[in-house]
Amino acid sequence: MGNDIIYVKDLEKSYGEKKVLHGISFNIHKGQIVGLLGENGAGKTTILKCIAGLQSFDAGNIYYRNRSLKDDMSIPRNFGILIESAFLDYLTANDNLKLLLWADGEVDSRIIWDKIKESLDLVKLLDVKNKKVKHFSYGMRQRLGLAQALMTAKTFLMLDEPFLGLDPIGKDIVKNAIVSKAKEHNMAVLFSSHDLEDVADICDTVVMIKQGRCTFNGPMQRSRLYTVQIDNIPDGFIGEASKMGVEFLSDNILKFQPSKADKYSIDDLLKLIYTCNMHVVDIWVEELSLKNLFMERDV
Ligand SMILES: Nc1ncnc2c1ncn2[C@@H]1O[C@H](COP(=O)(O)OP(=O)(O)OP(=O)(O)O)[C@@H](O)[C@H]1O
Repeated sequence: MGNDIIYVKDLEKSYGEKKVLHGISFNIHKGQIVGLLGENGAGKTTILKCIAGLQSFDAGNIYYRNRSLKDDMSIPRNFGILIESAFLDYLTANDNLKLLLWADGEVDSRIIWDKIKESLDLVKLLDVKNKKVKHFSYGMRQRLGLAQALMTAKTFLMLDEPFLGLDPIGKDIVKNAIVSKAKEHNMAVLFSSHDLEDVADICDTVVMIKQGRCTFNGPMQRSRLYTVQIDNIPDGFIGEASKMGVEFLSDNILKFQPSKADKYSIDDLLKLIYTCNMHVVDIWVEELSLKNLFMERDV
């Protein structure tokens, strides 16, 4: 808990009779980008709404810098939040953001302009700051929603499906803005998505949710699968190789996936093969897609 900005602990939530969160736990520290990944209906928005204080929860707790949200419901005012953003269509982008800062208690026009400029610049909307929002495209509205969240975020930024409906250029703009805020301003970031590749692109850690349960919580990494053909298998090899997580496909073909083998690498396996006086006849390397990696993890 020490460096955590957000710590979600054993969160449970039901809507009526229907339980949708079954003990969700994860944490986010300064400068870390966490991607909350899951299919439609997995429970992502519910988690974000609980953290934002927009939804009550039944059990567990949420801490912001070791302070319980239950003890101080004003805590989410420190967060930059993008969940179903709303704008006043007949006002310009600039005026919408200005209103938000006024509502937040900011009165210094210099500070107001600096904040608006910085966030509109990050989402590449500075040129259209004086355009009325009713003339914005869907993608521009999404980016304006992100600008709102960026502007009010003090230490924590939380975004629900920030890439939804964006074209590749729009996605890149949003991704760059998120990474810049996290890495240059040391901000903790949590965003939800059902798209693995979008999550993989920018996050340090993935929390995967399936039917309200966490099925994976760990660093974002890609993985390789090695298939090794050897000439013979002497006594003693099978036991040692099995300890390393090697699977035997036939008498002389082995399968090894380092990401599943905890502390062993392909070098360790090759060393074992050579110390047992065996020879590698052939070796095939397959880059596992992220989809393979996550879909094999089940509840
Ligand atoms: N206000 C509500 N009342 C009743 N059930 C709800 C409510 N909000 C969400 N649910 C249900 O809770 C479950 C989780 O929904 P949630 O919106 O959190 O999932 P999600 O992962 O964000 O999905 P999506 O990607 O479709 O937005 C779903 O079965 C949904 O139908």
